[in-house]
Amino acid sequence: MLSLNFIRENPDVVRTAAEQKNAAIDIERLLELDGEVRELKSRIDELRRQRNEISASFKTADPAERPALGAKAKAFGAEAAEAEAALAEKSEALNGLLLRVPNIPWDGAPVGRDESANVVIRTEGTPPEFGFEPRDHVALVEMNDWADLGRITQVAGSRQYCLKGRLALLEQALMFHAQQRLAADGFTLMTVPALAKPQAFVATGHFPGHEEEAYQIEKDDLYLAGTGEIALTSLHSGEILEASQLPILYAGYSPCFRREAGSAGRDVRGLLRVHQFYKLEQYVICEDDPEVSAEWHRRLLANAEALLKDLEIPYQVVETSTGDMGLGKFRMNDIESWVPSLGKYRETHSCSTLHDWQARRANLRWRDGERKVRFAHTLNNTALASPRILVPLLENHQQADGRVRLPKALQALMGGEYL
Ligand SMILES: Nc1ncnc2c1ncn2[C@@H]1O[C@H](COS(=O)(=O)NC(=O)[C@@H](N)CO)[C@@H](O)[C@H]1O
Repeated sequence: MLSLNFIRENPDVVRTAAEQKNAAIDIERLLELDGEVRELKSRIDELRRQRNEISASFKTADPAERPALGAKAKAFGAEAAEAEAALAEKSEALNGLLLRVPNIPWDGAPVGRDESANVVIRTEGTPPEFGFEPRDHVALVEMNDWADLGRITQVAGSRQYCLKGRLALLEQALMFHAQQRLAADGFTLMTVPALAKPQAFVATGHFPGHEEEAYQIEKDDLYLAGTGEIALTSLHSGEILEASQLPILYAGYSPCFRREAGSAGRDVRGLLRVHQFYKLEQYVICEDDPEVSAEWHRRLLANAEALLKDLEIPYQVVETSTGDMGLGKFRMNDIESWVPSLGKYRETHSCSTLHDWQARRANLRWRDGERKVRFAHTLNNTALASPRILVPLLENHQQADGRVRLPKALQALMGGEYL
């Protein structure tokens, strides 16, 4: 959400951002509602003032005039009540539009409709040259009995899986390794719930607009979150944080649930795109200084790249386009890991700077050195998301005989050189 002041003073900037983000938004209607709301508020104040003036004069008035004064006070009161009803309706309509106003993308973002406009800015590691016909991760998993990708679907439906044996252990080792690294970097480890109230999805920007992607628990007015970002964004909602508490650094571990409603037919084989997965989420709440946010963006990206280097997975960093980054982002960099069986890089991490766009929706504020209360900035990036990360991990490190060599960083934890 952007401030009304910013929208009033920069309607063309907002209009351009909306076009660049394929976000149809009627700025004229929004500004018209804004005007009507302000007018109604001043009318209500005036009516209240006049009614209070009459009530005040009542005690000293000539008894004969009291009935007329009483009638006038009543009339002002009735008009104020009518204006208040209109104000509630207009304010709700205005807020509905404000929630759909995109953040302004940074000027280095490639302008384009979707991911085809994304630009690779850095490539690390070299895709392996196998001296044999490499297998895809499904074949590797099946030949080593490292997962159940079939039987389980009769229990849980499509896009479900069970990890088994050493691969189940590897997922835990990966998450433990990543948590150790983030804890050492000053992040507070958190396990966070996937169950969340609708308001928490509004705070991050998932709602309105992406309701279809979330599983809904209607009986309890709850939804299942697709990312730990949802719990972490609203954890401090309504508080006024002290400068001494910032930056808040969370490494949130949670199950993530996604309906993948829009992905029919894509990645249906294996572990790339499933309904339930596990993610360690890097999350930052910092002061509302673009320079500070830029530094944390760099740090979050560096942490994810360091983990990929630990896993010895070749990857590339992508500058996402205005059309691909999503409504609330100022800047987003995806990291894509090399998947040999696909012969291409696939997204495994997504690093975002949102400035105060989420903080305004989440009512996330802090008190600066001059005691001024301001909205904070938020950022998030994937540290690791499993089982998707297992796909490049297994495929890049596979041997001719179907064994998988473990990255050095995991050999001690896993008790050996091979999975
Ligand atoms: N359906 C899915 N199945 C498996 N992994 C997924 C799925 N959806 C997303 N992921 C993983 O989760 C990562 C982060 O998802 S994201 O939507 O891109 N971004 C976020 O959720 C942010 N909060 C940063 O983590 C993706 O890069 C991918 O590695």
